[in-house]
Amino acid sequence: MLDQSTICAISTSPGVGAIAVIRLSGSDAIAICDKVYESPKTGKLLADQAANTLHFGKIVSNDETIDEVVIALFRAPHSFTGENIVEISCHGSVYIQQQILNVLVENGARLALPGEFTQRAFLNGKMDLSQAEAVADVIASSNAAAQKLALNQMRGGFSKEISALRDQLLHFTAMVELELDFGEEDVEFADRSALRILTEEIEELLRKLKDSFQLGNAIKNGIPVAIIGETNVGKSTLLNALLNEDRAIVSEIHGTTRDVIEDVVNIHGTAFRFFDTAGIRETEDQIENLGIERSYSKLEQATVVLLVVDTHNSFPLVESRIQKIRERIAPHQTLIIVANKIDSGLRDTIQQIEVMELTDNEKAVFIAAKQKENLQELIDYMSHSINLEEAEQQDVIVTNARHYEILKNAHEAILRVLNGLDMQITGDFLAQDIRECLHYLAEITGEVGTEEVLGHIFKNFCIGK
Ligand SMILES: Nc1nc2c(c(=O)[nH]1)N(C=O)[C@@H](CNc1ccc(C(=O)N[C@@H](CCC(=O)O)C(=O)O)cc1)CN2
Ligand SMILES: Nc1nc2c(ncn2[C@@H]2O[C@H](COP(=O)(O)OP(=O)(O)OP(=O)(O)O)[C@@H](O)[C@H]2O)c(=O)[nH]1
Repeated sequence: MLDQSTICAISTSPGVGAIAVIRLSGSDAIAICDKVYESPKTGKLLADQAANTLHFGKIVSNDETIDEVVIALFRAPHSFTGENIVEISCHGSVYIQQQILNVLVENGARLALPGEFTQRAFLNGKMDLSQAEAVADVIASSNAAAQKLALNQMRGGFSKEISALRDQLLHFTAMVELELDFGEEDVEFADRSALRILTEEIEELLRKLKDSFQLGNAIKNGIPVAIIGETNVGKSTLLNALLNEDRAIVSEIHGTTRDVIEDVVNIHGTAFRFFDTAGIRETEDQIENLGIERSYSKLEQATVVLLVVDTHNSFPLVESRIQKIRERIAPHQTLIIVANKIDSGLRDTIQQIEVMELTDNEKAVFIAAKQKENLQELIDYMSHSINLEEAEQQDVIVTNARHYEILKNAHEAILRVLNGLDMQITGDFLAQDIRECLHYLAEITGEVGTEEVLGHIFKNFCIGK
């Protein structure tokens, strides 16, 4: 099943640079490179050189020198992919890079698919799947917190956690199976209270990992912020003010914003992912209704919900809207009531919002979006919605949506075990749910899985990685 071909790709970013690196990986990497490489000084083949050495020479095609290069040599299994690797550092002209790639292909290499080097590293056992996935996250990391998380995961932080979990689960099955051996004699070898303690530990670990995704996702992709509110209250104006550009359409016609607009901005080093959503109101317009549906679904995904209200409106109207949204806010979400248009709003409405009773996860701020007044206070509240210090303390934080989905399944399976213990079901049924849980964990590390999953993961990598 393992593809034996030798692959090549430009591994530095596309375009002109001072130097570019072309990478070759596969059993024939060294032999293929030798066909186009000449060392004027030593005359030696790369095949006769030691591993982990650098060589100056030139790449030649039809007696024409394409470029003077430096070559790095790695020998299987001691390389990134676990295969022979040759890295050619050439001058960074796009033409030269392309020419070198061409001669390599002419001499038996084939162009690598996106992520194929990393995929090979995985298939050759250099790293597990969660580590391979983290390689992409390291490359994409754009802030210190995201970089730290991704690097930790690439180094196997998450894999260690998963393997600890698996050890616990195996211990559990061993206990249950031992009991099954004694089944006839009706002994309860695996005493139920010990089993229960173990299951609860596993459940807690899984829950901890699963719950860390909200934080992990916020760090990796920005804190998700939904901007909601009736039409014409100033949502788009607020978004534009926060983004500092005219990203969303602002108009006086109600229902201008029909779709969800997404934008990531870095405000004082914290990334926020904004969804400006269609105004929520009863409407006959079908397209607008679709947008409103989507607003509600986005609300669930948000860590911070900005409910924009128009202080031109009477307080009872504003209050009833707040009430409706409150019902949809989960305990882990922060609801910020953004009282807008304070430049010309009703004094009575403003005062009544000021004295409203708020719960722990609610805040109220008073702004004029159009005049960009008091935005800082709003930004501060949004920043405080995630706890970066908590992230620093936690060993492992799940940042990958695929892992999160799997962990949810694994957690459900373990809850079934707990339930099974309550119902005093037999050991063989308990073992079945445990095995399911084990299976899920193996999906994270890639010990089980389909080609389809692999294909999906690596196709989102860049070429040359
Ligand atoms: N030039 C170059 N720079 C690079 C990479 C690369 O492939 N080439 N990397 C690619 O992502 C990253 C570094 N990652 C690497 C990971 C493992 C090995 C490697 O050769 N591993 C061997 C030997 C380990 C050792 O000597 O300790 C091994 O695992 O057996 C190389 C690079 C970033 N910088
Ligand atoms: N006086 C005043 N007017 C504002 C303020 N913020 C927004 N507006 C005005 O309110 C109107 C509606 O603003 P939008 O930002 O389009 O409102 P929206 O909530 O996105 O509206 P929909 O797209 O219909 O949902 C515009 O005419 C804005 O100029 C403010 O702080 N003060």
